[in-house]
Amino acid sequence: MSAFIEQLPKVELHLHIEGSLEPELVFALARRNGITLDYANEAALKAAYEFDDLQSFLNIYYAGMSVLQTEQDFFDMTHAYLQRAHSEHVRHTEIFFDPQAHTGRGVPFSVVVTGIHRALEQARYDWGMSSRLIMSFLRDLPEASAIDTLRQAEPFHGWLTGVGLDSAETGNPPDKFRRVYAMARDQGYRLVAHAGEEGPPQYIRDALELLRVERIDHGVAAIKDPALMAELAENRIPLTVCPLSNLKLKVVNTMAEHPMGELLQAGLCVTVNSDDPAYFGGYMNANYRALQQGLGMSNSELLQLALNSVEASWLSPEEKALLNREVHEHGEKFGVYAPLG
Ligand code: HPA
Ligand SMILES: [Zn+2]
Repeated sequence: MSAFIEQLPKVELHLHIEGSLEPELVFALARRNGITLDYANEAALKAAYEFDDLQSFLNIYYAGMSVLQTEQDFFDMTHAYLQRAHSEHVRHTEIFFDPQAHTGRGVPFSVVVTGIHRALEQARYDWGMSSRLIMSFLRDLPEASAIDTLRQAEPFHGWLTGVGLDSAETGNPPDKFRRVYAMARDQGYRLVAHAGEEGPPQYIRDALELLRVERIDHGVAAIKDPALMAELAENRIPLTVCPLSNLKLKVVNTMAEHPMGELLQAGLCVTVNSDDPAYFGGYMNANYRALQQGLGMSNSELLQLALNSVEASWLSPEEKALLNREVHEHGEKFGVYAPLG
């Protein structure tokens, strides 16, 4: 166990709250809501967490979240994640939720967002943990559904900082969502999108140019395109990379082949995140540990990754300065200094 990693002050920027739903909570909520699952028990459900690719994960991910029915369910799920994150020294978190995965089952947008928001407020009050909420559109659904979702979000705009794009990437390019991103931008939302997870580097370019996003979720396909890498480095466009997710969904075959080290060396603003921790075998500490053990990253590099997350976050400049100092002080305590200073 690395005390350096455990105590490192962390920022998480790529976390699907529905992907934090642990099997135990899936079954507890199923019992509470009188829902019968296709799996006999927690162990049987967990045993199904063997994925070949993104789609094989998404099938189980959408099945798991079907137990979420009431505002209390969304509160309990979010609270459980925040408690875990807090225990791992996560100081700030920017959370995705998938409204269409719930409204499509007849759960109102207001129920979803109110439960999540209430848990975020409680974490701020109890632990001083800050957060932002990002509504993510499902890219395998038509753009019209995303536009309808943006409309449903209007009364809750004050609780929502940004919009994102997730679900099945291949065959659902950024171009499909040009109009809804332009509308969200006009309404004052900040913009991110998943790109270059399973999709090609061109999807990263398109997310930047056609959707005008400020951050790329995943983005590891950039490693295949040196010109794009240079552009991302030059402009310090953040990538919210998820090492254990990439391993579990076979984006990489082994952690030793993960491009995180090369991307960092090339000067990109890469960050560490857990994506769907209940499904991919670990929260933030486990992801940092995977980079240390599987890729041989040094504490100095891990410190730089933590500083990158502060830089890439949507905290105010004052909040960033405070958190930056905290990360640097943590490094000094261990005699560790960031390569970029
Ligand atoms: O990693 C992901 N990729 C795409 N869609 C998702 N929805 C939850 N997690 C993911
Ligand atoms: Zn994701």
